Amino acid sequence: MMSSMSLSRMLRAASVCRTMSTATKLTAVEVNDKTGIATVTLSRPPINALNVELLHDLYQSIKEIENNKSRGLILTSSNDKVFSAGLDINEMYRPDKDRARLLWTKLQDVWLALYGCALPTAAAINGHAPAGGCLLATSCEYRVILPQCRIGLNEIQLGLVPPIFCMFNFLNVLPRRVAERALVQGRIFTTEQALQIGLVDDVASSKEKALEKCSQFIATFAQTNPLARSLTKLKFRGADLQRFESERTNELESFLEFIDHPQMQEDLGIYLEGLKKKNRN
Ligand SMILES: CCCC/C=C\CC(=O)SCCNC(=O)CCNC(=O)[C@H](O)C(C)(C)COP(=O)(O)OP(=O)(O)OC[C@H]1O[C@@H](n2cnc3c(N)ncnc32)[C@H](O)[C@@H]1OP(=O)(O)O
Repeated sequence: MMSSMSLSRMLRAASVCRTMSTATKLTAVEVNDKTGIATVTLSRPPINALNVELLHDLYQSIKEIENNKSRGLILTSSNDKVFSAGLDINEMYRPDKDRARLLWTKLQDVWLALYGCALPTAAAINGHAPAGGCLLATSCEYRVILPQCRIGLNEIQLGLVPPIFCMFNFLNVLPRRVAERALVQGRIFTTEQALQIGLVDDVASSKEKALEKCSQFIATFAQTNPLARSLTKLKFRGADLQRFESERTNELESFLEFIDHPQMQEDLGIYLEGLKKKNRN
């Protein structure tokens, strides 16, 4: 039976949170009316693998929140073990070429929208965040992770060359030599290691506490002029955004060429089979 305590807590939550009108299917957007902070929850079971549709919905959600002048954006996951498993490897293995083009273009759009978002952004990393999962988290300004998680850009372990925006994200949060070594080794870090090198800002014992810490970070800007804040952020990130624009077409074509290569396809097939086999044994 529900206690009166939990019922009143639910009613209180219901009165301050609203779902955004155009909330999409694979991302849920909730705005806290008291704080003005919007939470985007990645919701593509089982592991939030980033396919065309999830990337599309995520892009729409970020833009909608930005246009609605929320006070900040928090990114999290509906899965309690995985924040995001990164790009859906099924979209790269024996791909439909038009869809692979769309996948990469949408990944670029999402990076641009999140890295260049005018609002304060934070990630409540409530599960593993390899590859594209880490990319999303490091596009934000602040990160809180849960214990016993793994996070990192392991693209190179799949034979993929990390795109330029992976470099920008790591250089934005890590010292240069740490960033370079992590990328060329395709390192995946534990929660403790991630905190120690500064890949994440804090550790929380639960998703709720991680969300709370993210809200507190966003609240630190309550007295700051929002336009001055966003222009300062864009001054820091502007050179990366410009370089990205000048290389985005080349990077798209390199990605398509890369995954078209027979050796690459063989490697991706072996990697995918390895992931599946783990569950059969
Ligand atoms: C050219 C440069 C590109 C740069 C940008 C991005 C690149 C990428 O993002 S590539 C994707 C790289 N991702 C990974 O290497 C992650 C691989 N997955 C894992 O490490 C684990 O699955 C994870 C820690 C995320 C979760 O572990 P578990 O909770 O134990 O789940 P399972 O491993 O059992 O996975 C469940 C189910 O999902 C399949 N799976 C896992 N990851 C992916 C993926 N990225 N794409 C597609 N499918 C994935 C896995 O095989 C299981 O399938 P079934 O066995 O059929 O249930």
